[in-house]
Amino acid sequence: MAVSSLRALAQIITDSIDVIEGRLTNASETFPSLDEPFDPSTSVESILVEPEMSRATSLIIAAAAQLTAAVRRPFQTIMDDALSFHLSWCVRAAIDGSLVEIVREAGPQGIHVNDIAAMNNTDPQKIARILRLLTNNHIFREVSPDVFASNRLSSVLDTGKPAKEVVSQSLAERHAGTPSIAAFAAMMSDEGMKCGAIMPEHFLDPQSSFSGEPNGTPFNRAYKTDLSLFDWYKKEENEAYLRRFGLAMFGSRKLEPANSILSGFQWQDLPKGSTVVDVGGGVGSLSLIIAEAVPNLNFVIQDSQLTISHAEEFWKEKMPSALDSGRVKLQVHDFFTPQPVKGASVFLLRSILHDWSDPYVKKILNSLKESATPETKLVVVDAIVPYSCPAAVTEGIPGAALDPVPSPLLPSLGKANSYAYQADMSMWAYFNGQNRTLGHSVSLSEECGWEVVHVHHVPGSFFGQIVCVPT
Ligand SMILES: C[S@@+](CC[C@H](N)C(=O)[O-])C[C@H]1O[C@@H](n2cnc3c(N)ncnc32)[C@H](O)[C@@H]1O
Repeated sequence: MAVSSLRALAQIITDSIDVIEGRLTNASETFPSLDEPFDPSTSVESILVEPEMSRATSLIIAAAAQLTAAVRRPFQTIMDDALSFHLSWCVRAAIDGSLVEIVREAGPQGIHVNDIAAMNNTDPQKIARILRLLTNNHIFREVSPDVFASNRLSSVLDTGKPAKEVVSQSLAERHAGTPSIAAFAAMMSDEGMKCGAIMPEHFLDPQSSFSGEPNGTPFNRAYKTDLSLFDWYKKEENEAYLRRFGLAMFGSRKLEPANSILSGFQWQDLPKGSTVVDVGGGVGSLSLIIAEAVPNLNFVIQDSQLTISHAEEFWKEKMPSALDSGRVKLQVHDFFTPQPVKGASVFLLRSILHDWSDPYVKKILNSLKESATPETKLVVVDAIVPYSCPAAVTEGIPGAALDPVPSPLLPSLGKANSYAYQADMSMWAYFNGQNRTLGHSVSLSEECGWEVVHVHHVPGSFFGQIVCVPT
């Protein structure tokens, strides 16, 4: 890479900062400081997630990471990557050790590690080492030797509860009634990291390498169990992990704008009285967003017995009239069995296919095809894993191509899209599932009688929408 390429990356960063500065100046806002807590309710934060701002931010992240990879000694970069698991466990130590709350309560002047240790009964030297590694990654600040204060990144892990309260709470209790982003991070750096540590063995062993079974996963190997992750969670002794998982899934929603399901597929263009079947819909929180925005659509929310009983409570609280009028129906249904709703306008599958390997996905898609009419649409909402190179498959499908990126950035936007690849690995680790590339989704759909006719990439969201029609 010539120096001109380094300059091109630097220019991308400068140009993108100009875009951000121009918008904030117009709005009489200033860019939030890394030293201050994150407050999602401020107007500047809502400006920073606008599509143009999201794009500028992504370009800065991608260019800065590529510049770093280009200029750093390769051995240092590789060792940094190989040792990055220490960052993962330190994040969880900060959460489970209540460091986040103890440090936050001390205010901007910070707190000495001896005083932290007196509150959470851990070794002060080790606290300092954990916090210093995090500080070096811009999580917390060391304001004077061994004295630490909160910042923008550490505040995102904050339960907001008094430190004295969380110190004595279990790994799940501490997240109840909170935004639960910390629950999500803790779960990923606990179950997730333990599975990740053993994935090379799972991959290299021919006995497990080819498995697509939900009980032949890295999780099974790491936890020495034949139970699937969800059956393991159901064991009495794992109740706290199950509760934390539920909270983590709630927290994970913060990764995308709240109403992103309304950007992309045009729900309001469906004929009046159309039925949307939310397959594996959980309690129906996604359908609720659509139901509120488009009053003339009907919904059937399908899931397991237990989840449907929770869905009943959910809808009674959020939109009781929809249950009373029959506009929303709740249905116990196993999506590996024939689909009972015939002639639906839309089958909606959000965060479903990524839980399963290809043979299982085919069962789900085949059963939906059997119940579809020529007018039925299938809307699959999942992270679409970007290729790291130009790909012909994206050229023939409206909306499929990602926005072109300036040279010499990776078309996948590198670090700015890292979550898509990490989520894919998480699906492998837990379920033998996967987040798929568009080409993979297109061929799987075709094998099951569905043609991909449109793709929506929603700005600021890690999820894409793949719209299919029956062939
Ligand atoms: C990751 S959640 C997604 C929930 C919902 N679609 C959403 O995006 O909020 C996966 C859902 O699939 C449901 N599920 C798993 N296996 C199922 C099956 N065989 N039949 C129906 N639902 C199932 C789970 O109960 C869970 O609600």
